[in-house]
Amino acid sequence: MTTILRPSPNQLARVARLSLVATSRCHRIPRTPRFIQPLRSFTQSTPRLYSTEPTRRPDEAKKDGKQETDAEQKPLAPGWVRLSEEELQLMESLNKIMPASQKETMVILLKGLRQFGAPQELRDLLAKAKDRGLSITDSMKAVRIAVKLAEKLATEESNAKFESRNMSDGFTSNAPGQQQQQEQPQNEKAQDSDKSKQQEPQDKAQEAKQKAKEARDDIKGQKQGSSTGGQGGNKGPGKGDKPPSRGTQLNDMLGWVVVSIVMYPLFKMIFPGEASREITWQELRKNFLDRGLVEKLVVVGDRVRVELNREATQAMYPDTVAANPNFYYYFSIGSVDAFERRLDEAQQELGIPSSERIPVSYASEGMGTKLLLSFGPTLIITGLLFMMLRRAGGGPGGNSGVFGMGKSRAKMFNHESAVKVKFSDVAGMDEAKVEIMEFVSFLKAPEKFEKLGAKIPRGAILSGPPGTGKTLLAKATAGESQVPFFSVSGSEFVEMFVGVGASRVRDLFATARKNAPCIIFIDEIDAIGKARGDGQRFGGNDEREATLNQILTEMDGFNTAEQVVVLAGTNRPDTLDKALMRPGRFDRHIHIDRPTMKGRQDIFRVHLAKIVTKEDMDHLTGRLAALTPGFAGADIANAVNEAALIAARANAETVEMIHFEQAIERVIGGLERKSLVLNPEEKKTVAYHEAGHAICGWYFRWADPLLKVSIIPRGQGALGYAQYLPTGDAYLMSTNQLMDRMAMTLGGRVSEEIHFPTVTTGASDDFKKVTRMATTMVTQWGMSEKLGPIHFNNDENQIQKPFAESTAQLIDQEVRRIIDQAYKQCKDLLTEKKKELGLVAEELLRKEMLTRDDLVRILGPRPFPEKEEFSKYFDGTNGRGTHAPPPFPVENTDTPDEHTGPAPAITEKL
Ligand SMILES: Nc1ncnc2c1ncn2[C@@H]1O[C@H](COP(=O)(O)OP(=O)(O)OP(=O)(O)O)[C@@H](O)[C@H]1O
Repeated sequence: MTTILRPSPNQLARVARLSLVATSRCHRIPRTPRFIQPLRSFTQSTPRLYSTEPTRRPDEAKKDGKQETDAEQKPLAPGWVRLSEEELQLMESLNKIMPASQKETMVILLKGLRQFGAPQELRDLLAKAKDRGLSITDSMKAVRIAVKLAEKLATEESNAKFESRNMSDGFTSNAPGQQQQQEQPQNEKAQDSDKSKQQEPQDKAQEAKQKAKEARDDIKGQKQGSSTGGQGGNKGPGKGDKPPSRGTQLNDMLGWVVVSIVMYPLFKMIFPGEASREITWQELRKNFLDRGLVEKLVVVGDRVRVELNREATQAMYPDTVAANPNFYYYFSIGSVDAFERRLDEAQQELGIPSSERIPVSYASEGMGTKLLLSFGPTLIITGLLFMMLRRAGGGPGGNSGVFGMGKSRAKMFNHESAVKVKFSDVAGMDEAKVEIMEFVSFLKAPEKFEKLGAKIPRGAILSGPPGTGKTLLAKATAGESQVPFFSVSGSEFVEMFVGVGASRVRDLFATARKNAPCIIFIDEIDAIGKARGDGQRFGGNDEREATLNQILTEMDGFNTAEQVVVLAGTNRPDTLDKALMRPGRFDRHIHIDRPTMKGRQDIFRVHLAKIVTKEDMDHLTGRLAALTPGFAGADIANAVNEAALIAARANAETVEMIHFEQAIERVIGGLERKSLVLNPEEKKTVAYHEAGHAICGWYFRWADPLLKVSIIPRGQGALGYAQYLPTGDAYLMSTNQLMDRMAMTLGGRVSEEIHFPTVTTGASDDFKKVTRMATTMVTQWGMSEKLGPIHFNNDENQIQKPFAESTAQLIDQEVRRIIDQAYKQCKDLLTEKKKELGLVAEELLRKEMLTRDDLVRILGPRPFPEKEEFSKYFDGTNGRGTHAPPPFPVENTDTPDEHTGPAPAITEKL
């Protein structure tokens, strides 16, 4: 390393130049010293706008330089010395090897040295450079000295300018913060000048000092200065330009300067660039050896470095880079013996006496290189890792840097800004609201509870299917109680690094305590709150458990006086660890189910309030709610928004019923697939299949009344479908209803059998539904006399069945018996109603879609009394039944959910 830095005076010049360049990148215009103006010629990225004066041509600068060289010597600053003539000449000799563009800089520097002297360190360095060359520490010292010099020159010039202006215009006010005055138009300057003339002399002196101090500060700032800021021309940054904070600039730039200084020599070692060039032995002989320019040869491994006599080389080859002290040639050798032999022969040929032979030394590869080669990969990997950690830690809350990893990513909503949700925005969950209202009263008036000795609940788990409004309810709680709200998702605690989750939990709770009273909402808490020990069979998740333990600990750590309420949302409360649910932690368990008919009506009302519609609100909400059984709040919000979009697409003035119906249809069934064209045979099969379902729905007493049947392909793979309106929100289903539903589901296949010589694959999905329904009837609902009232878990992945082989056979028999019974029921009906079925199918082929009114027209009124709700919204009078009502959620089409009871809506697809 030292060897590489050896060329001392030039090295000094180089580092000095670097420092001056850095100094010239001045953000604050007026302080840019005139001395360093010419540097801009080689600092491309420094725009002219930083200069206070027009850029000066080199000849002008030279002239000035000459004048200023002759200027008087200024008194020395403490710690500074006057350089001797010999030392100054040594510095001047640097100028010879400088590129032309930088010679001006040296002239300025030398002038400064003559005028103001130099720090003692420079003298020591020069002495060292003469004797031994410079080490890397010395090069850093040189940088420091150059910066000091530049600072001194700039300050002196600034003071000199300031004094000269005082002498010419009287004293000009130049208070801190008004530096841009120098760029202001002349008239503004004059005004300022007038104003300042009225000031007291002692103020002037004070300000002069201030000005000088500012100049110094600025120069210091320039050391780390950034070249950001202004745009074009010779003007400074605009008033609106807000320079980056000085502290940040300082830290960033200081870091970069240090890194650059340290890394530069290392970089040079690995990538020598133009610092060396390979030549052949012949070239060496012809150009250097024969001309007596070689001073020494250094064998390093299988290469030989040629050290030339610099002065002689420059004299002989004035334009060559070989004279550059950092530059050397090298050539490769096969073996050291062969090289020595060859050199010997060459010297003999040249007649060089043995006493004057070229010295050959042997050096091992530099320690630095070796170290770098061995540690290089590690350094690179560490660097990359560091960068990754920085990025990973950079959360929205500004938690950047490696230490930001453990910071919580919770988003904080302030009641004044973000949480505007109120309980009135949350509809259809009155019981849940009452439960959670207690937290609001606690946060608002804790003393009411405390004075009676009541312990305040720590938190509540809000569970329920997706989109039922758990987050909304938590937000509303925060909005009502007017406290800060921290929202975080359980998955945000999970990182690949061990301990990060727990640390984030700690941080979240610590922040919450600082902001108490407040609410923490952890969404999807099952991501971390799963029962411990689950999954241990296939390797547990210690990190998740550690995070959960930390949550438990934090919740225990609350004392009742700390008004921090923790709410958590989950879709899977059954998987949660029991410890989370025990009293003292999440004391309350609030289940939010999909809304009932009334609930949906209320939710529609909330969302329709934002929509422009002229429909009668009561009728609209009632009809839409009836059309959307099984919809969660989020589905309703989506359907309303979709309706508005459809209306806008149709350039409608207001959103009408048809738009809402189309929207609901689209939300459930997917897009119409107009591009899917069936051939006539296929179309006929689909029509008869769907007509089979429709006839069953019409004539089975316990089946759901049909709303619409269509053979327009829609969504994924459905070639046609029949829709039925459920008889309200049914939570119980009788055997009759189930049997009729199964028979109706089989209606498609039975119709195909009756009308065509062969059947198609289209009924596969129907069979799946029927089988599932029959199996559940037998194994879970106790609807088989032979098996009796028994419940078996219907887990298909279970390797070992929870019943004996003989029971399995019995189950099979019973399932088959039930399906056969449904099949017979269906076949009997369709054979009896073959004519009606044909009429409906042919009408369907013609119109592609039939509504309930069409069926009434073809078949006459349904022979069973309709439900009140149905006739209220869909009897064709008030309900404007000409529009086809939409299909219902597929997930509710067959087997009712085990927990919530049977779901009523049906969509049959071919
Ligand atoms: N009861 C409701 N009243 C009004 N709007 C609702 C209701 N429930 C849901 N929504 C609408 O649905 C959106 C999504 O609801 P939210 O995010 O609260 O559901 P969630 O239960 O937290 O869902 P997930 O379990 O998927 O996190 C809400 O922003 C709101 O527009």
